[in-house]
Amino acid sequence: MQKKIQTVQTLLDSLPFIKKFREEIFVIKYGGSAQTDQKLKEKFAQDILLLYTVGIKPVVVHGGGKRITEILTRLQIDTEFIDGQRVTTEEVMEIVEMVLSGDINKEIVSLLNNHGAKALGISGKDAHFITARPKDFEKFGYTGVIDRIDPAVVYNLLEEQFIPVIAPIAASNKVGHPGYNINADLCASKVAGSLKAKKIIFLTDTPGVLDKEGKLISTLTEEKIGLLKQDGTISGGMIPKVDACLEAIHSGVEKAHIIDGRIEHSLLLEIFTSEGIGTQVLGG
Ligand SMILES: Nc1ncnc2c1ncn2[C@@H]1O[C@H](COP(=O)(O)OP(=O)(O)O)[C@@H](O)[C@H]1O
Ligand SMILES: CC(=O)N[C@@H](CCC(=O)OP(=O)(O)O)C(=O)O
Repeated sequence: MQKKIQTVQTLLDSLPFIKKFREEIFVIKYGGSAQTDQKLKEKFAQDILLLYTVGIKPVVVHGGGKRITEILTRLQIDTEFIDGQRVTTEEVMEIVEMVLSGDINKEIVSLLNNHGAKALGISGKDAHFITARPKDFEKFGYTGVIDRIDPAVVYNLLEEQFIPVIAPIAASNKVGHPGYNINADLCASKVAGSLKAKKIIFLTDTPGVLDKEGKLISTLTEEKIGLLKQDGTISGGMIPKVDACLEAIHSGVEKAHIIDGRIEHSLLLEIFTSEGIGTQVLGG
């Protein structure tokens, strides 16, 4: 009996959060670093399903940088990152699209659908809903900066009760162009901004943003982020992630969180507990 009462209590504890977040759009950035073992992937799918079932509208934007690098290494194609963003030659672009739009996107869609969702996978090339320009063609090749997102495509999917699963590839308006490789964090923040999402949550492979001693920083502001980037505490893949948090907040998203995707049910811990986990980035 005690156990049953506990279950009911847990449900009641989550009620204020369910009331607050019902009908709201949450963008979940599912980083390649968090897509590790099968058990964790299943937990991720359960969490997304739970959000969906209680009336939250999840939109998944996924990465896959680690798998792209693995395949490029296997093919003996050199790859390089500058400030956390990949240099994308035409040859690399071909693999990036195969891995992101082909392999990983479909894997996540199948996973969610096997758990009873109606997930639908798209990239920015579908209906040209994300278009981009080169970041700096001389330096980065086909790595892009998003110019425009047409939110109607995603709104329509949400309206039809789909869970959109977005691969971070953008279209170009030129015929025969291979398109652009977009850093998944920056793609997620643009998507969140264009949808006026309530929250954006980045699932990655660290407890959040760590300080010089390796301790978790639970709250960050723009000013503090600037200082931590300057002194090198924030480096590599964390640079686009904090930039993406700021971009999302500037475009009207209420809160951005960077959380540990290696912890089972980390999404639910963040959303349905008042303490939350990881690092939250605040505006102002
Ligand atoms: N201050 C920091 N705190 C936490 N992680 C950091 C920090 N600076 C750099 N990093 C690196 O950023 C990585 C996360 O970025 P990335 O590997 O691109 O993940 P994802 O695939 O989830 O986008 C961490 O694994 C860590 O190596
Ligand atoms: C331009 C750029 O860096 N694109 C990324 C796209 C994938 C990604 O961002 O994956 P994660 O979220 O797992 O890091 C790349 O080629 O790795």
